[in-house]
Amino acid sequence: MALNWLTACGTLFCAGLYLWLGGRKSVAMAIVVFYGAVHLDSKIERVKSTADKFIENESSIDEEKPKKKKCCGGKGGSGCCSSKGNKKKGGCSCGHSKNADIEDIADSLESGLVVSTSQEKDTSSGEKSTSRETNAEKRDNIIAVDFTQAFKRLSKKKGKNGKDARPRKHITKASVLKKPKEEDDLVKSAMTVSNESLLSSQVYVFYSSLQGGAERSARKVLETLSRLIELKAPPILLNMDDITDIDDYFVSVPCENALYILVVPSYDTDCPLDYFLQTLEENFNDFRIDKFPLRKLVGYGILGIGDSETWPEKFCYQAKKVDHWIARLGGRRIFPVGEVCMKTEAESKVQEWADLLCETIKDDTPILYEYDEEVTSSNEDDRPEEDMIDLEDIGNSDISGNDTKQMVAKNSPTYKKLTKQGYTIVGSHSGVKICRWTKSDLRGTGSCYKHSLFNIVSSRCMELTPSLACSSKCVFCWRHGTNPVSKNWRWELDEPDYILENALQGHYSKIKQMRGVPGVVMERFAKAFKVRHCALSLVGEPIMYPYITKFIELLHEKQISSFLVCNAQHPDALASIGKVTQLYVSIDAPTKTELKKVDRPLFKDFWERMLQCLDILNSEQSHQRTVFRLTLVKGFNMADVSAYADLVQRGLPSFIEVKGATFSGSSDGNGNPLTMQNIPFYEECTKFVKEFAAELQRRGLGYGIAAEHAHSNCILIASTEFKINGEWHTHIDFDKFFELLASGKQFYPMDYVAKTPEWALFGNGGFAPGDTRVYRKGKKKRMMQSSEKESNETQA
Ligand SMILES: Cc1cc2nc3c(=O)[nH]c(=O)nc-3n(C[C@H](O)[C@H](O)[C@H](O)COP(=O)(O)O)c2cc1C
Ligand code: SF4
Repeated sequence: MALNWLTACGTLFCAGLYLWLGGRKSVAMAIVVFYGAVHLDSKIERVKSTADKFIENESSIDEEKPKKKKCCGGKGGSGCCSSKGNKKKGGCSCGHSKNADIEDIADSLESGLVVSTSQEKDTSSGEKSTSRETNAEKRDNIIAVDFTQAFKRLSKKKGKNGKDARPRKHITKASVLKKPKEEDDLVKSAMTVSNESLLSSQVYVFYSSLQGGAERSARKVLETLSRLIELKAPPILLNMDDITDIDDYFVSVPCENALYILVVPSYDTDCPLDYFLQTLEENFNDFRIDKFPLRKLVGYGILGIGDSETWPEKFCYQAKKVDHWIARLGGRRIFPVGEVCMKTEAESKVQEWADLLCETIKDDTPILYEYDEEVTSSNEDDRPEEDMIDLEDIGNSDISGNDTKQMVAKNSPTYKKLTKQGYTIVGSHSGVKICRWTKSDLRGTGSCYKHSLFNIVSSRCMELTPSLACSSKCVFCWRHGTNPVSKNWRWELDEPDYILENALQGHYSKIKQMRGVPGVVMERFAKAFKVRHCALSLVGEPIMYPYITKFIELLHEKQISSFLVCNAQHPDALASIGKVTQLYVSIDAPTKTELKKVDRPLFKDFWERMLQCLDILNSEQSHQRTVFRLTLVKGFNMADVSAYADLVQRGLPSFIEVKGATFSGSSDGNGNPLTMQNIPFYEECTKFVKEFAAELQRRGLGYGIAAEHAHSNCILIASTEFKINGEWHTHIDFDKFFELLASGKQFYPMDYVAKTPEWALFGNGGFAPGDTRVYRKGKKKRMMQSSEKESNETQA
């Protein structure tokens, strides 16, 4: 370029000199014109080629970057684009940032991502945004990339010519949000529908404990969580074994922000957790229940405690099972399952787990959830078979296996507790115990209420159950939460003859121990070694034992009468039961709400089951001598005689045995809510019975008050069928019963009745003559307030 100018100047200078020295004008002009023509031509060529190049650049902007304005190199200055006032910390507004790579950002812009300009940035700081700039301007003004803009729907704004103002490749919202399959599954499998953060959740710390280890650990977790001041609400401690209806927490959840922490021990023997696990599994397989009810939780965490030294193979296996089912029910695990060996490291490990749990709750970082495909599957048919084993559980088939346990194994805490309470455990699910009335009758100091009401001789009565497990958790039960609960039989089975032989042996060995007790009547002691009656009640639900009919037949073969008490929760078993000397159904409350409160039944359809049982008494089992047993609990079930009358009208039992509940000790730790205030006085019981009988008579139902055992707060209402020639016949002629049974013919309750003795009639107290009353010294005030009959308490 410089050479050209030099040549031009030189030529003009030569031409001028020639003219000045007198040369010819025409020659000088020709030289100048020739030079000009040649020089301009080459200039036009160059301009043309430059223009072509520029057009090429525009069409392939991805390959070659356009020229940028002169830049300050990030320092700013008058010659820089930053002089427009678009200054930014860390780099000039032309985009020459020390941190950002402008070339890459420009690429992003071209590929469709929206970038924020300094002016858009200003919007966020409160200034008004200017109208959209062209891409070229944007490129020049880029200061930072806001990738969140990439997920926004792009403007439909049109340019002046009606075309899109910014024709470019769009990343649409749909295509951005449609994640790859695996990612999508992760989101789905998180499942929870709760929007609450972990810190704003209501934490529930659940535990189940037989020996106190899990309870102590749960309290430690609770204390640690309570110290977490950021937690919105104080955590709540709940004993799972006390929860009346597990579904209240594991099908429904108590609030929208519930977070569950479960402290779970493991037992290779039967324990309350078995029922909990069974319920979770049943709920998962119950098509009537929401498939994933626990997705309503914010999340859950499980701390397993166990003993890795003694049970290395089964260490914390039940905690893992609980985790397995809660996850399957839609719960999301927010923290790994803890496994603590109580023998070696209990305190510190529990504390460590609790501390780490608190850290997790404090942390807002999203949690990655990984579950099995099965869990997220929305297809009903995809529910895993009950015996299917999780991939993660391979090598630990116990997790979802259907291992049959013993109901009360010899090494179980339940066994220890029951034997401490005086039970002889027979086999693995039956129990026998000498009741206090048997002992009392041996000493001639009084018999039980069944003596005055029905002629049972207490010293010849064996109290037995073939099932220590029950399907209810009645508030007045004296089991103190010791016994297993279940809706159906799920244990190893003992043969009926084995149970009977060993039960008799156990009973007799206890009787034998009485031989040195002062006051034992020799004659009664001798007879006691030939049991005549068997009360199939004690604790548990005898009708759950699958061979109950066979067992009763064996009793009868030995001339032992049978008194079977069932809880009105197993209609099928009740319908199929064979001949019984006397068949009881417990009616613990007259309405559905009260029954739930009193019996705390495991079955959801407990009320329908009870009604079905009443119908069975009035149909298939109407050939039996039937009894409704009412246990009165003040404040629970004494208010509505009319509702009781409805039930009597439905079942039409032979007798209604009304008994005030007895106080079965402290409610501490066993979920029994009864106090002495709930135990009715004798007067309260008689008042109730009189009103009840009046209501039945008002309805035209033939019932009257027949007998009593005042000491036990027990009064008998009988069908007037049993009032023969004006005299009550509530007692049983046992010899006649066995005679009829041996005949093989059908027979009915009226066929083996005996006259009720005078002393047993209502109003006469029911204390058998020949027995000696023993008065207890220092009776409690409330006892003294009761009737004179009540005060004649015998010493057991
Ligand atoms: C009869 C019995 C069986 C047990 N079985 C297991 C077991 O299978 N796996 C395990 O990890 N721990 C087992 N243990 C240990 C208990 O889980 C541990 O003692 C725990 O602290 C019990 O909790 P608790 O005290 O709250 O009842 C067993 C303990 C007993 C007494
Ligand atoms: S009926 Fe019950 S209370 Fe009466 S003696 Fe037999 S076991 Fe004891």
